[in-house]
Amino acid sequence: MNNIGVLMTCPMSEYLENQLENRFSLFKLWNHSSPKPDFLKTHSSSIKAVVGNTKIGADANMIDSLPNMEIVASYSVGLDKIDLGKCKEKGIKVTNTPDVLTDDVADLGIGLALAVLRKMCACDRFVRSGNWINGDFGLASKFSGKSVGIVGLGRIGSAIAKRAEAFNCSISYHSRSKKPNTNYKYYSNIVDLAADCQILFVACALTEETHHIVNRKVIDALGPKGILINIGRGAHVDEPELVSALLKGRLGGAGLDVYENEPNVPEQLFSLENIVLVPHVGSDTEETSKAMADLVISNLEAHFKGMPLLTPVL
Ligand SMILES: O=CC(=O)O
Repeated sequence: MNNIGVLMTCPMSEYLENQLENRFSLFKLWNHSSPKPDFLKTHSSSIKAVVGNTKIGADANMIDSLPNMEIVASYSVGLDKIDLGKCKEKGIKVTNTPDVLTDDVADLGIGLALAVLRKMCACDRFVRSGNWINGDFGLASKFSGKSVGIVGLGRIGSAIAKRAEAFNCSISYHSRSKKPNTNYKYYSNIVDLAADCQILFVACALTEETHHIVNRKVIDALGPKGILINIGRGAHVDEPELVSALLKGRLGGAGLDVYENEPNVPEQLFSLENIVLVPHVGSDTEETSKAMADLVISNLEAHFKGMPLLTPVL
């Protein structure tokens, strides 16, 4: 397969780069100083596959400039950076990396809820600053037993629910339709779900339908004691509304892994003690990163050997 051109859109995993280099003719988009369109034009005939991620996937322009592209193998579960309509129209296959990252993302979601409620980062700053000498930290809030609402009861949402159940939390959810195999309480309306839970987790896919699904109404329904945890995509939440609600105390707190304009995070959030911010690291563990890379490789190899894809999207 050494003569098959594979384009990696940006740095994502050194291991994946090495594995791709060993098997294919690898082009690294970020290593080319010529403007992107020129680079794509020059190499368009040899590139048959694109490996993208949550930062740069395959948009309409890229797809149009690579007429021999057969497959987009995304090093991510999210597909929002891939023009799926265009891929479908052109018969381009698409794969992603579901399942292997579910545990990590769900773990981080629960970790963020614990960190916000138990004020773990504020506690850490308190100890490091030497302030303990002057008196005790004060009280935090309990996680066990709280009511949890989940937006999107797919693989990751279900894994969050399973973990929260172990903390004796009551679970309810909102999704496009009621799931047949669960006893969790279903809300067809996200505002009602937010009004009836104490911690709202966002765990759905980003689509046109779910863009800004957490808007001012949802934030206000969650209220001054409510906690928002977002391990989905920044654009699920109307960020200016979130910032304003946190600054004015209309929302109790938030744990965020994702932002609307990554890597830019609204600086007004930096001084708030009731939030925990992490830099889109949901699946970023050694173990999962390798599993995701292996899945990307296996999908590419399956495609070029004419075998069934392991995790097909299209
Ligand atoms: O955000 C992470 C992913 O989509 O894999």
